[in-house]
Amino acid sequence: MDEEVDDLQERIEELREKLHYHNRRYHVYDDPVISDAEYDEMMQELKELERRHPRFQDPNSPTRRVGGEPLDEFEKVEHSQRMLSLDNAFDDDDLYDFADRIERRLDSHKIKEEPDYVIEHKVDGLAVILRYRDGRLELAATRGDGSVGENVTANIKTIPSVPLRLSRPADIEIRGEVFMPEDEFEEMNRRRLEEDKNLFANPRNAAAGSVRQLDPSIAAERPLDFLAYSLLETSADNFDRHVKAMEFMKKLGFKTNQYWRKDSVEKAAVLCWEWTEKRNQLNYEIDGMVIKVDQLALREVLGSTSSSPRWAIAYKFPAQQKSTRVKDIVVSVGRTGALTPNAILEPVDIDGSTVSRATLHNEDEIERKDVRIGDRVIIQKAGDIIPEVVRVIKEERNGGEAKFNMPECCPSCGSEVSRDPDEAVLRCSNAACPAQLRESILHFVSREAMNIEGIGPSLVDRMMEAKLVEDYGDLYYLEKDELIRLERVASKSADNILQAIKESKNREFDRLIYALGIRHVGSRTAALICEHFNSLERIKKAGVEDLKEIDEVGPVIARSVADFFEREKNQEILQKLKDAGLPTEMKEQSDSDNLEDLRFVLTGRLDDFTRQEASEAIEQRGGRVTSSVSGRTDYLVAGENPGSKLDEARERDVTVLNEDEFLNILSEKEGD
Ligand SMILES: NC(=O)c1ccc[n+]([C@@H]2O[C@H](COP(=O)([O-])OP(=O)(O)OC[C@H]3O[C@@H](n4cnc5c(N)ncnc54)[C@H](O)[C@@H]3O)[C@@H](O)[C@H]2O)c1
Ligand SMILES: [Zn+2]
Repeated sequence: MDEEVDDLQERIEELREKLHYHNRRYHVYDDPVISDAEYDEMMQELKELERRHPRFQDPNSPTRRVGGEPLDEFEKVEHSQRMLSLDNAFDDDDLYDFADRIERRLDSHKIKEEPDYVIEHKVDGLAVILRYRDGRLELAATRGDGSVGENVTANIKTIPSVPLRLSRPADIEIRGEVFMPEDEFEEMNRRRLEEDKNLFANPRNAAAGSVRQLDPSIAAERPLDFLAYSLLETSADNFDRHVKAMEFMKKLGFKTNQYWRKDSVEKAAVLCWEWTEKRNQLNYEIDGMVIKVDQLALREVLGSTSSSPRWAIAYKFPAQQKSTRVKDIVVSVGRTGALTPNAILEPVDIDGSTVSRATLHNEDEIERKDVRIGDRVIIQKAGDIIPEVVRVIKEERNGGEAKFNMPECCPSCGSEVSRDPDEAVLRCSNAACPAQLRESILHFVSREAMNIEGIGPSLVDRMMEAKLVEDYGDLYYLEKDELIRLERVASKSADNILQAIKESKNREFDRLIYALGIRHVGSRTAALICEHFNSLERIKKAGVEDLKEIDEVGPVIARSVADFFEREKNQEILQKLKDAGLPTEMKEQSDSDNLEDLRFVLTGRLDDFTRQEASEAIEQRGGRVTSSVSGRTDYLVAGENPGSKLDEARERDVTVLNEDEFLNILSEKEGD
């Protein structure tokens, strides 16, 4: 029995951790690594487990949260009303349940009026909020974690379909979706391929990545479009229905989606079916349909949960599947030496793009699904990340299919491969393996790491072939005349590449540690390690035991970090980086660091400070401001009209400070 409880808790924790990680990849870095369908499946499982076992509920569970934390690089914007996510439906029954819940709730409020439903396309892009004063665009922000978003005004202003001035001097806030039309997306990726820049996985990531750029000239170059989908109630307008508000927005000068229907929930289900088939005909990606109650008064009565309104739901389209034949199975070698088998497919068109390769993950997966060369298989591309083989159509086998065995040597360097007993993965053991070096360079220059634009897979291949670089440390010693000797590198692009490399020297220390590509060390772990040890010297000296002192660093990560720094080859590379002037320690903190290591969350309005000022005051004293309350929060500073964070803080026994107490703590601690 106890064992069962342990298993259950372990599964819940595992799901939370995974969802948390994928949320960050998706919402914070616009760089997801799994498909939306896989994400949604894990989320459904977690919801179901939490529903059945309420004792495991946790206000910080991904099931109760919205989006991801705003990036520090942007000015933070507090939303006037929380920007929520949408609950999901995956079939007709889910839609009927949704309508039933609404009717029961209205009944319990003794409301006789029947809800009308509006059915809209769920355009797959990035939600933004626009604020107008006197008819002029004053502010544009992303959703962030629902309470606090990022100020992206300069970028949004570059989008032609966002009106800078409205047809009348209104004070309003509207929400809508920034997206990239499909044809423009493909054209842009074609150009990027020629310029040897990283390709965007799909229009959604491209749109989100373009809006969340510090340099507005980049957003200006990207073919972005905007559709408004909701008008926040303001005192000035007296609309009683969503469809009227949509018409009004159109009159003000916004582009709204021309497709929408007002109908019953039964008809909504039919429309969801129809659009599942017809979605490919559109020039923008939709990942589902949104069904909303039309009457605003009813919405008011229905209210919302901590993460989504009760009056709307998103119907998610099923993952797109096709069948094709496996022509071959080839093995690629990753940054950490992992051997990944890939199916080479007879090309098929899925959702408008050609798929000719799908991942088979690892040896065990091939075994489990029993995939053989020559097999007819179902492949799936969902949310468009890496297509994968779902299953083999065994009925179509003719006996000519060939079993595949993983190689005994590395396909890149011929070294021996080994398999860790508790891992499904085979690895090449050679630290100088060219395939690994190539992948580690690509990781080093990637957006989340050192973000060096202009260095993509084909340039890395050419540089390695010409022996200009052997590892990422060599990037900082490239000369212009070497670069222009490479095929397809003109003088101008050589300048750009060198400039991008030079700029990367200013990245934060923890990004460098992440960029090193140490196995198991993601960006979060890298930040924790840097926070704990402060400098490269100290990290290098740290042993497994020292590393394990860090919260969240277990024996496996600790071992991996220690191993990395012990290796002589890595020490040479680190020396190159150091000599080139890359950061080797955390930035200096200010002298008065009396709030050192204390974590604060702010909520409500303060009299004497703006949000920004309060955050600065805390940070100047060495404290940290995070946007949501967690088990590690030390203080919640609550001003006037505090939000749900106050309840969360009380639930978690976090000390709550009012403004006076906050002022005290700032000055008191200064005196010590
Ligand atoms: N692949 C991954 O790793 C990964 C990770 C996290 C989230 N996700 C995806 O993101 C989803 C969660 O994201 P979310 O919180 O943005 O929820 P959501 O995508 O399910 O729905 C909310 C969003 O829909 C958009 N929208 C588009 N058209 C709309 C319309 N007509 N009316 C109202 N809203 C409209 C808005 O941007 C709104 O923010 C998941 O279900 C998953 O599909 C994927
Ligand atoms: Zn190798």
